Formats: sequence, structure tokens, C-alpha cells
Amino acid sequence: MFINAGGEAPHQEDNPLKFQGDSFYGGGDVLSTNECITDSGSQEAKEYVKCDVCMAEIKVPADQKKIMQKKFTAKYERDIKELSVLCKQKTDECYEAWMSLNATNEQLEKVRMDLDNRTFEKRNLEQVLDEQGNNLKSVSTKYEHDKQFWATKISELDKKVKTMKREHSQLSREAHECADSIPELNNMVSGVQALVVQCEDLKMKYSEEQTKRRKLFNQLQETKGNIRVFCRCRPLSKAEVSAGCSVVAEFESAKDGDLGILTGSSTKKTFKFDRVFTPKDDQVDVFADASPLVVSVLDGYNVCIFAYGQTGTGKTFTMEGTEHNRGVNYRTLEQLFRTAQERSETFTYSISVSVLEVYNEQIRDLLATSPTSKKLEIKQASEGFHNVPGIVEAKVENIKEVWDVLQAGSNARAVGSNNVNEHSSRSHCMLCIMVRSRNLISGECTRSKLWLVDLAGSERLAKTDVQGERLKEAQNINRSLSALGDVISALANKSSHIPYRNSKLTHLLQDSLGGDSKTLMLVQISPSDKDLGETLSSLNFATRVRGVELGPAKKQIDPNELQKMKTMLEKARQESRSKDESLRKLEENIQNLESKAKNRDQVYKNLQEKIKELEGQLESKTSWQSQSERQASQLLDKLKAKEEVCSTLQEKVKELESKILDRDRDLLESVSLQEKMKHLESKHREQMQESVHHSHVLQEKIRELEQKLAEKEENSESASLHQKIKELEDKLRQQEQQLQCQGARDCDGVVTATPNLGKTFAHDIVTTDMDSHILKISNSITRPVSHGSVSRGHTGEAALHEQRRKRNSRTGETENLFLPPSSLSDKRFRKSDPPRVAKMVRPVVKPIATAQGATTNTRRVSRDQVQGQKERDNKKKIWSR
Ligand SMILES: Nc1ncnc2c1ncn2[C@@H]1O[C@H](COP(=O)(O)OP(=O)(O)OP(=O)(O)O)[C@@H](O)[C@H]1O
Repeated sequence: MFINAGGEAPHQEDNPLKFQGDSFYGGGDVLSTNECITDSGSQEAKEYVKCDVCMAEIKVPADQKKIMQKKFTAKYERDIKELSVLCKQKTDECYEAWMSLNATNEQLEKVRMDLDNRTFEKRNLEQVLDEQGNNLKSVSTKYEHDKQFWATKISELDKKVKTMKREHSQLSREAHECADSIPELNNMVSGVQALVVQCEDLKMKYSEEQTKRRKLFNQLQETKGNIRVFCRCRPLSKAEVSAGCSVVAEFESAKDGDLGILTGSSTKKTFKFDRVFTPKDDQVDVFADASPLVVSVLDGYNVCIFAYGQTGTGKTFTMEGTEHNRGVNYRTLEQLFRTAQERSETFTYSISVSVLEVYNEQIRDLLATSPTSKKLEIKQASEGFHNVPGIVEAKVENIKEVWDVLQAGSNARAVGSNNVNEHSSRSHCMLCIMVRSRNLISGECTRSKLWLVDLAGSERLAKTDVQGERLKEAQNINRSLSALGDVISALANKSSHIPYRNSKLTHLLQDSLGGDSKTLMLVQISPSDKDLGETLSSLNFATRVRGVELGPAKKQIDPNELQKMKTMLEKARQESRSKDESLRKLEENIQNLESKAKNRDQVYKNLQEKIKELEGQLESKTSWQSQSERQASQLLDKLKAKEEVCSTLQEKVKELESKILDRDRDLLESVSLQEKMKHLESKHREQMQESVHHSHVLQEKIRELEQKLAEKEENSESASLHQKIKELEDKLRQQEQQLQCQGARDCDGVVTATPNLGKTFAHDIVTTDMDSHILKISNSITRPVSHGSVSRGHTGEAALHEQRRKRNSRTGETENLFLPPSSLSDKRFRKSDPPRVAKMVRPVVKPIATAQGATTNTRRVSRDQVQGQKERDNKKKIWSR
């Protein structure tokens, strides 16, 4: 409704007061079509105002109207100022609330980070706990295993200890028995000692007897002659038989050493030798008579056995023999080893063998593995001992080695010769056996030699028959054999000079020919009449040797004396045999007793050792058992400690879990508080709307009343109306304050309920609504100021509509844009304008959901540390946004 001046409805264009005068009520909002609005007219007309409703004209004095206008202007200016102050306060509150929101957000972020850290720690702790649990399991498994192992070991040890104890007690019993038998043993020992003394005495006697026997034997040998000659005749060879050769040798008195040679159809020449072996006598028979000489070498005498004779008479056969019919050489060594073995208790022997060949007055070592150009010479190493430096001395331990050595020598002799038989006929084969002995009783040491010589053929060759090399060979053989004869002759004659050095053969045999040495000559003859001349020659040489040696003795020896000596010798032999027998028995007894005593001693020693050993074993087992028990107790302690650690860790985990649950509960509470706050917000909004509506109603009432006042001012009731207006305004203000207080209380209630998060939301929402409300009010207040008064008495429906349109458009702008008030020129507000506040509010909800989701995820994959790290990073990003 517009008030038309002058009673006419003024056109908008024509009405000069339309936008010039101030509205009495500060805006068209409070105007109603039912209300009467006065307007000033012209000077005269201005004093009357016509109401469109009642069409009544109201007279208003111009001065009063001005005063009223001033009053209202001042009043509204005050209101505006108050509202500005209020707005500023609210803005400050908003800023504080926003700051608080920021702080709360930061705190919330910290809490989130703390929660993440706690979650991470919890996960780590879970991992550690898992590891510890696994370790504990493995330790407990190991412990169980060890326990079982040690239990079995201990049970085994127990068994062993029991058996050992049994053995120990048994051994103790045996030891006691042994100890009991010690007196008996002592008796036995004393008996044995007496026997030993007796044995020693017997040994002395035995050695004396042996010496006597050796003396007697040597005397016997000497009576027989130091050089003894055996004659051996081979059988006719097949060739000789087929050639029809006749046998010229007669062996009727061969047992007496007599050999007959048929020199003609009726003539027979008899030869006397120490032994005559017929063709029927075998190698054993020959050696049986030669063996005493052989044994002499073990007594320390030098011995020489050589075979002499015409080629083909059997020298090599006698000395070397064949593999199945071995000769003197092999049998000698066999006898030496046998006797040495028999004497092993009283003597130790070292036997070595050298095999030489003397051919054309040159010495060749048949045992040398490689041929040497160096000439072997004979040297005198010491008095009565000659040797050949550089010669091989093969040490032989048993008879098998002897045979190998002999074979090696025999084979070497054949090397380099086209005709083996011829070569052997023209060279001397010499086997030297060196014996070193030690008497274990007397400590006497001897060094003796035994030469076994297979001489070259002794046949005399006519100078016309042979020439060149063969002649030289023959001459050398003749020289050496003549030298041998000369030596023997010199020895027989007790010559001061013995021509040993006339040939290599005699030079080599120097130690074994003459002196205390014993010599055996084996003269080999052929029975064939074709070889009669050589046979006679050989027999004559042998007879000369034997005759030279025995001739003088034989002549001086009385046959009765010889018989007497023979009887004495026989008696001595018998005595010796009986003494040997008794000695042997005594020795056997002593040995038996000694062995018994030794056995006892040994048993006693063994028992003592066994006891000691068992005691040691028992000790070690006991220590081992105690050690194992200690280890078991240590393991138990460790296990307990681990269990304690595990329990503490479990408690920690439980604590953490409860903390996490608390946090979850807090989060849930915060969510519920948010919801509550939203509810309160909506309630508050409704209340605000109601209050706005109420204020509108009140304002309308005020306007109405003002209008009535204006009307009544004319009726002199303006004072009371003003008073009423004031009261109403106060009432309105109070209501507004109450509303504000209520809103603040609501917010405070929310803040109190949610000290961090709720407060943020409350402030935010309250601030936003209050802002909009204040803006509305402010706009409604400032609009007339900025755009001028609507009415100043010129109110009209078109103007009112226009005002409403503009207001709505501005309000819509304000509400839609949500811009800060123009008065908020503070920089802080520029930085943190409401949209930004709204933005800041938004993440408050989102991170909760994210955090909740993350927590849930975290629980689902609690052990995935990498995933957790990623989640945390994402959260940080979200928070940094
Ligand atoms: N007592 C014997 N019984 C059987 N056969 C014999 C006997 N003596 C020698 N013989 C045989 O006579 C042959 C000649 O013997 P052996 O070679 O030993 O003579 P030797 O005197 O060594 O000759 P050489 O001087 O040429 O070496 C051989 O075949 C040998 O087997």
C-alpha cells in the first residue's frame, strides 16, 4: 500500500517522495496492507495524510515529523552499531572457533598419527610376539628333544653304571681273591725266584758244558783234521753208459773212507778219505757229514767248503744241486737258520750272503744289480778279516730269501756266456756267508765267514790242445788251483808264510783257510774209465791235501790212545746228552713256572688295570651325568625366562588391543556425537528460523505500532506508543539475546560433550548459521541505509515488491555465495573465509571413515607392514590436503 499525497494515488514516476524520504520503520518488510502509513504532503497538504485503508486523513506537523525521523534515525543507527559490534563479536567468535577447529584438527591428526604409530607398534609387537612364540616353540621342541635325548642317555648311563658297578664288585671280589692269594703268589714267586737262581746256575753250568762240548767237538774235529776231504763219485751218465764206459771206482770199503780205483784189469789203487760217497749216496748223505762244519761257523769259526774235480764230475751238482734236490749251499744256510733258531734264546745271529765269481783272475759280483766297470779288489779290513769293498752283502732273514739270492747268483753266472756249462767249468763260483753272532748270556760277539766254493774244472789241458782265450783260462785255472795246493801245503807245514795272494781264489779264502778255520774239500770224481786219468789226478791231489794235513798227526797218534780218546769222547757225549736232557727238563719246568707266574702277574695286572679303567669310566660317566643334569637345569631356566618374556609380551599385546578398542570406542562416540551435533544443528536451525519468523512478526507488530503511534501522535498518544515501542524493542532484543544464548548453550553443550571434535563441528555450524542470520539482519538493516529509505511516508505496493525482490536476490546471493560480510576486512578472515572453513570441516568426517577403514584393514592384514605404511602415507596425504 502506498500513501498518496494530496489524496491522489501518485504514479511512481510522478511521486517525488517515493525514494527520497526515510521509512519510519526501516524497511517495507513490516508494512502491511492493513496498516495506515502517513505521508507528508505539500506545505498545506503535508499536514494531512490520507490512509488508503480507512481513507482517513491524519494531520502530522512537519516539525514533529522531522523530530520523529531524527529519533528513528538515531535509534536505528544505534541498532546498526550494536549489530555491527555484535557481528564483529560473532566474527571473532567464528575466528576463534575456526582456530579451535584447526587446533582440534591438528590434535585429531596427532591422535590419528599416534593411533597409527600405536597400530604399527602393535603390529611390530605382534610380529615380535609371533617370532618369540616361534622361538619359544622351537626352543621348547628342542628342549623336549634334548630332554628325551638326555633321558635316554641317562637311562643308558644308568644301565652302564649298574653293569659297571656289577663288574666293579665282581672285579673287587676277584681283586680280593687275588689279594688273598698274594701270600700263595709270594710263595710261588719265591719258589720261582729260587728256580730262577737254580736256572741261572744251570745256565752257567749249561754254558760251561757247551764250552766243554765245543772244546771236545773241536778236539774231535782236530783229531779228524782241520782240513777234511770227502770224495764223491757220480754215477755214469747216460752218454757214458751208451758209450760202453766201464766203472773204475770200487766202493766196497767206502764206509771206512776207502775208495778203490781200477787202474788196470788186475790192478787197483786204494785212496783213503774222511768220507767216500758212492753214486748211490744222495745230497742229504753228503750234507749230513758236512753239517758239523757248517754249525762251526755259528760258533765263530771260519769255514771253507769247496768242491774240487774234473769238469762234469758233479761239483755244481753237489754244491748247488737242483730245485728238487738241493745241494750243500742251500742246505748249509738252511742248517744255519735252523740252528740259529734253536739257539735264539742264547744267541742272536745276523746272516748276510755275497755271491762272487772268479774268472781269469777277476772278481765279479754276481749279486750286483748293475754291471760296474770298477775292478773289485780284496782288502784287509782288520786283522784276520778280508773283504771286497763294494761287494753286495745280501742280508737274509729266512730260507726263502736264501734261495732267491742263490738263484740270482746262479742266473748272473750264466749271463755273458754262450755256453753255460763251459763258463761254469772255467770260473770259480764262491758263495760267502757272513755270520755275526751275539751270546745273550755272556755278551760275546763273533764275526765269522763260511765260504762255499764251486771250483773250476781241474782237468789239465795240454798246451797244444788249447789256444788263445781258452789257454789263458786254463792257465788261470791251473794257477789258482796250484795256489790252493800251495796254501794247503804251507798250512800243513806250519810255514811262516802262507802264499794266499798268489791267486784271487786263495786270497779270498785267506780267512777261511788255516788258523782256527775249518776246511772241507769235496773231491768229485767220475766213475768212467774214460776219465780215469783225471780221476786219479784229482784223487792224488785230494790225497795230498788230506795226507799233508793228517800225515804228521796220523803218524804220531797211537791207535790205543785214539781208542781211549774215542771212548772218552763217547762217554762225554753221553754225559752231555743226559745233562742236556735234564737241563732241558729243568728249563721246561722253570719255563712252566715262570709262565704260570707271569700269567698270574699278568692276570693281576690286567685286573688292576681294568679296575682302574672302570673307575675312570665311572668317574667320567658320573661327571658327564652331572654335566648333563646341569645343562638340563640351565635349559629349564632358559625356558622359564622365555615363558616369562612371552607372558609379558602377551600382556603388552592385550594392553595394546584394549587401547585400540578404547580408541575405536572413542571414535564411535565421536561419530555418535557428530550425529547428535547434526541433530542439534538442525534443531538450532529450526529454532533460528522460528526466532526469525518471530522477530518478523514482532517487527511487523512494531511497525504496526509505530504506524499506530504515528497515527496516535496526532492524537497525543505518541508518548505512550513510543514507550510501548521501546518495550517491544527491548523484548525483541531480549528474545534475540535469549536465542543467541540458547544457540550458544547448545553449542557449548556440544562442545562440552565433544571437547575436540564436537566443539569444532558446533562452532563451525553455529558460525555458519549465525553468519547467515547476521547477514540477513545486517542486509535487512543496511539495505535501507545503502539504498535509501523505502518510504519516508511514500510506501507503495510496487516499491514494496521491488524491495522484496532485491532483498531476496541479495539474501539469496548471500546465502548461496556464503560470502563473508564486507565488514570483515580482517586479513585472517580473508585467508580463512567460510568456504575454506567449510572445506576444513569436511575432512573431519572423511578421515574418520578413512581411519576407521584403515584400522579395519589394519586389523585384517595386521601383519602386512608395507600395506600399513602405505595406508599411513595415504592418511598423511589426506591430512595434508
Ligand atoms: N751224484 C750225482 N748223481 C746224479 N747225477 C750227477 C751226480 N753228480 C753229477 N751228476 C750229473 O752230472 C752232470 C755234470 O754235473 P756238474 O755240472 O755238476 O759237473 P761239474 O763238475 O760241476 O762240471 P763243470 O766243472 O763243468 O761245472 C750233471 O748233469 C749232473 O746232474
